[in-house]
Amino acid sequence: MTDIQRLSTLDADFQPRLAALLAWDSVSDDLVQQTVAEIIRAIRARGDAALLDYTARFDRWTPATATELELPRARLAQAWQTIPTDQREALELAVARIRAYAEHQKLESWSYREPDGTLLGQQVTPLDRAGLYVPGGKAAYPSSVLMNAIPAKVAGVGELIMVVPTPDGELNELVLAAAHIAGVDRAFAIGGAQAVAALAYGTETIPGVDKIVGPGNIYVATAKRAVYGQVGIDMIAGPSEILVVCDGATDPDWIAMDLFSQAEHDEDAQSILLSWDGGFLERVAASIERLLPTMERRTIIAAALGARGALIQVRDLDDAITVANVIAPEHLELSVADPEAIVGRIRHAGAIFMGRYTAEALGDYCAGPNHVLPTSRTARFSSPLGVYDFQKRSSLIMASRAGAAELSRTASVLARGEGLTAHARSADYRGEAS
Ligand SMILES: NC(=O)c1ccc[n+]([C@@H]2O[C@H](COP(=O)([O-])OP(=O)(O)OC[C@H]3O[C@@H](n4cnc5c(N)ncnc54)[C@H](O)[C@@H]3O)[C@@H](O)[C@H]2O)c1
Ligand SMILES: N[C@H](CO)Cc1c[nH]c[nH+]1
Ligand SMILES: [Zn+2]
Repeated sequence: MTDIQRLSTLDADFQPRLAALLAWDSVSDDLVQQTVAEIIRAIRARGDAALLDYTARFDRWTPATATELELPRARLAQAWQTIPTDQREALELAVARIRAYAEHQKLESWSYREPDGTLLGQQVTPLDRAGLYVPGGKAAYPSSVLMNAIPAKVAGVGELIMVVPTPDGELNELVLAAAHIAGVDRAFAIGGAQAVAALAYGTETIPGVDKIVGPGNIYVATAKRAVYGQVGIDMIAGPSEILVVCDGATDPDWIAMDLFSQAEHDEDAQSILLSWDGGFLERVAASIERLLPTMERRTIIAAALGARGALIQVRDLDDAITVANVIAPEHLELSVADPEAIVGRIRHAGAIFMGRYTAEALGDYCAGPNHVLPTSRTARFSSPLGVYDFQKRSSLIMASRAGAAELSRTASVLARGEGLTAHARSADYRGEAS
């Protein structure tokens, strides 16, 4: 019997129960924060030595020296040559689709001239060096290699540094092959908070980067939050989430499997179903009971559904949309007859999967849009990983002589209003000269 919570928006205690279900604190407790803070301190203080210690402790792998943490490019190329043909072709197809989508996201520089000749604009430049976190504790994620690296390549990032944990020292060939095809420059077999700290502060072996992107478990997500400021980060892309809104007419087995698909990532993952059809919720519950024992990762799925999963009865479609916007999920499946009629009312979701045939899993691998997405309700203010995350913008201002005369008058008045006379006089000099 799966222990999945049942909620109803008609219940008096619905709001506090929903809030408890969604709380970030329920997964990132004080102990996680303390552990991560300690790891970051140790990496800053002891560099490679601490990195080797944590790799031994958390990944059960003890390389003799830190140099062995690097996966040489020749090793990545060798993996590409040796993986089975169907895997190579699948990677190639996924790369092509992810790249085609990413090309649409590229920000271009722009400028315009005012009538007096003053030029204003915005210059777009790629990052010098990006750190790509590829998860690898409970599953291997070649798809995350592509999702991290391809937009960075499209943006023109100078150097791509990938990290990926290697539990028990066992390399995953598909991950290495994906790194090769995606054009990763340097790869290191490290993971967790220690890899994030190493990328943020640099060690004797790991180069410090300008920004760290990519998904990971709660230790990785908490570490990224902690190093923000020293480096940029893309977003909080923590344990996976799926919210399905269903009108009751999709095969309940399909919906149960969609809920499993994210629950199987991690015990901390979150799978929630909303429907106004109470009978359908029961049919999905029955599908869960019947299908769960057939799943290879049933222990993880059961733990995730028990701790953070829910079947929620709502009044109607409007109620479902209201609740979905509160949940602000990483993935939202609209498994309804006419998703296009309602998608415009969805205000917060990392990615929206529309219609009964659009399994969220298609987006995880090869539809084209990025699968690195904001979790823990951060879709209220964050967006999917994209080319724009690897680009910066600098403003351009070039005053003509006539333009300087005009602007300096305004600047001088405002500067004196602020009591900043050096500003005012600096502007005045230009105004007087023109
Ligand atoms: N939001 C997204 O876009 C997205 C995309 C893909 C995957 N994910 C999520 O990424 C996560 C991948 O997790 P994973 O665990 O498989 O790999 P991971 O690489 O994120 O984490 C593994 C590392 O966690 C650290 N760790 C594990 N237990 C620890 C402990 N007790 N103390 C300190 N550190 C510890 C270890 O260093 C280990 O190397 C899942 O939660 C999955 O749902 C999210
Ligand atoms: N669902 C994950 C994002 O939350 C991405 C992924 C990779 N592989 C399978 N799934
Ligand atoms: Zn997934």
